[in-house]
Amino acid sequence: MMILKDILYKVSLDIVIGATDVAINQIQFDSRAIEKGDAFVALKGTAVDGHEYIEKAVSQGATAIILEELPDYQEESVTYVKVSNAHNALALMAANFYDNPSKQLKLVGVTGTNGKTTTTSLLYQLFKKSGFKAGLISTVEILINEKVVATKHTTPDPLTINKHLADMVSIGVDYCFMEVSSHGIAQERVTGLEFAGGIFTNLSHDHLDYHNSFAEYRNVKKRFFDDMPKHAFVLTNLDDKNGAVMLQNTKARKLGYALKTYTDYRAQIIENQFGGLLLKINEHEVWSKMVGQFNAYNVLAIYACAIELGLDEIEVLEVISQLQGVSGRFQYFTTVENKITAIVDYAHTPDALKNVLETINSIRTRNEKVITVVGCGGDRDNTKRPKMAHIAAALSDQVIFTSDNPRTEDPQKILDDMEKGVQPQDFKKTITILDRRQAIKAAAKMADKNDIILIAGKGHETYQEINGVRSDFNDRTIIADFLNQLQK
Ligand SMILES: CC(=O)N[C@H]1[C@@H](OP(=O)(O)OP(=O)(O)OC[C@H]2O[C@@H](n3ccc(=O)[nH]c3=O)[C@H](O)[C@@H]2O)O[C@H](CO)[C@@H](O)[C@@H]1O[C@H](C)C(=O)N[C@@H](C)C(=O)N[C@H](CCC(=O)O)C(=O)O
Ligand SMILES: Nc1ncnc2c1ncn2[C@@H]1O[C@H](COP(=O)(O)OP(=O)(O)OP(=O)(O)O)[C@@H](O)[C@H]1O
Ligand SMILES: N[C@H](CCC[C@H](N)C(=O)O)C(=O)O
Ligand SMILES: [Mg+2]
Repeated sequence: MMILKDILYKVSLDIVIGATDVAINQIQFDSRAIEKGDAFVALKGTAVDGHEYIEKAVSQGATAIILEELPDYQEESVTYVKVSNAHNALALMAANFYDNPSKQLKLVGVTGTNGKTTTTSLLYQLFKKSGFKAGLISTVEILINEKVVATKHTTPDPLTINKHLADMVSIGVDYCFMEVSSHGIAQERVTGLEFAGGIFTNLSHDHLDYHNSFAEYRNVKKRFFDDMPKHAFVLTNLDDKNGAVMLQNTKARKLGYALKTYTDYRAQIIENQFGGLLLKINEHEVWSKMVGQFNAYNVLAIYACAIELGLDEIEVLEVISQLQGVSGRFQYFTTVENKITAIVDYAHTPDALKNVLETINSIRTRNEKVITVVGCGGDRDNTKRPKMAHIAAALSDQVIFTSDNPRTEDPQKILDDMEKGVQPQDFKKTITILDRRQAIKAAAKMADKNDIILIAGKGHETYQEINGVRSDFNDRTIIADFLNQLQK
């Protein structure tokens, strides 16, 4: 419980009607969750307008309503607070309500199109192995030191973020690493958080359904760095063509990392094989179990971040060599009998798919086939579909197009969009099997001795969403079972 006036600290208020010294039990942005004594924040969403539910919130016992437009009829016992941006207000209120937990630990945010989950998860592991209590807010899971909390979002809503940060503070967590998605920035889910540092991984095609244009998508990412405080550090990938732009207007300490550009933190790939990477980072050699050039960037970023947070160089390098891969990111096994390698990877953007296939092609040793199983999600940017299909077909020997999470879209329509991207010279390499399980089975059947199967797009996910219904589905166990059944 907290007094409304204190919850509203730092929120810019346009009009207040009613008392602000009232006690508030909880803050809610969904009228369906309102209980007596709660405050309801009416958000204009992408599907509906939360203002339509104000009456319902009041009838369920809301004591205060935070809104952008005042209703014609106002209940006398209720306080109405008009603000110009309710998403912004919600984020500031959430931080106040949970006593600004981000100020009580060191919070690092990672943004970019690809590599957020990998980088944050590696940072979490690195700090745990270095003897600290750590937290993680990621696409795969939220970790409150060792406690696992399930999550639906990459960057959750501000109430969820602050609640988990407060839980972390209460058990003495020193560092928290969180993914900052472009939706998270645009919807102000991270507003009001105090970051000790920010990392930019890269920028490529994704989410252009939501952000309208690539320039808008880039500017949203940049906003995260623009808002960083002076005492924070910003680490950017200077090999990415949008890396330098991220530093343009920030007050924070500006640092670069790169493989191809001379800057503060540099790495060179000495060896790149299925077993991992041998890197030279700022003149020190280090072995990592992570595979592929894109992971050299991730490893370099975590090294730089750890040094900026004050850890010892040599100790960090030693711990880096012990870090395990991340669930569903280049996760692979090789069969005993025929040495068929099956890789499950979360590549769900054109750039990620290209990186993973180029990595496979650069480290394959024999004259084996690369068989790719891939689909694209429904209710998401449909312009990435032909691009992903083109890349899969150009960089594999055989491709099976299939469903990812169709969500509410017609699965066949998604596949039709993908097929348009295949170039005539690649037609003979591709087939389409709508049912993902059958597609994986077909890949297992096709595979001969030493072949490599890549199953892309769903990574760690343990469900498939069709028609809005989620059923159990796990690429990793399905391919393992089929290869086993077929005695390969
Ligand atoms: C497009 C999008 O980002 N939507 C998010 C957004 O919902 P919305 O704005 O669409 O909400 P809405 O349905 O229009 O409703 C507006 C408001 O009315 C309220 N409402 C609605 C109905 C009702 O009866 N009563 C009521 O009060 C809602 O609670 C909401 O506050 O705000 C919600 C609360 O935070 C999110 O759960 C929801 O995520 C949806 C489920 C989603 O799929 N989001 C994805 C695209 C997403 O956020 N992904 C990113 C990036 C992933 C990546 O990096 O690749 C992520 O960070 O996860
Ligand atoms: N630094 C990187 N550069 C380019 N591609 C990468 C990089 N790191 C990982 N990838 C590829 O992108 C895929 C997704 O990686 P990861 O889950 O770490 O990204 P993410 O940014 O968290 O994605 P999401 O936006 O879905 O949360 C990986 O499976 C891999 O194929
Ligand atoms: N965070 C990404 C995940 C995509 C994963 C892919 N399997 C899909 O369902 O499209 C998104 O929400 O766009
Ligand atoms: Mg992620």
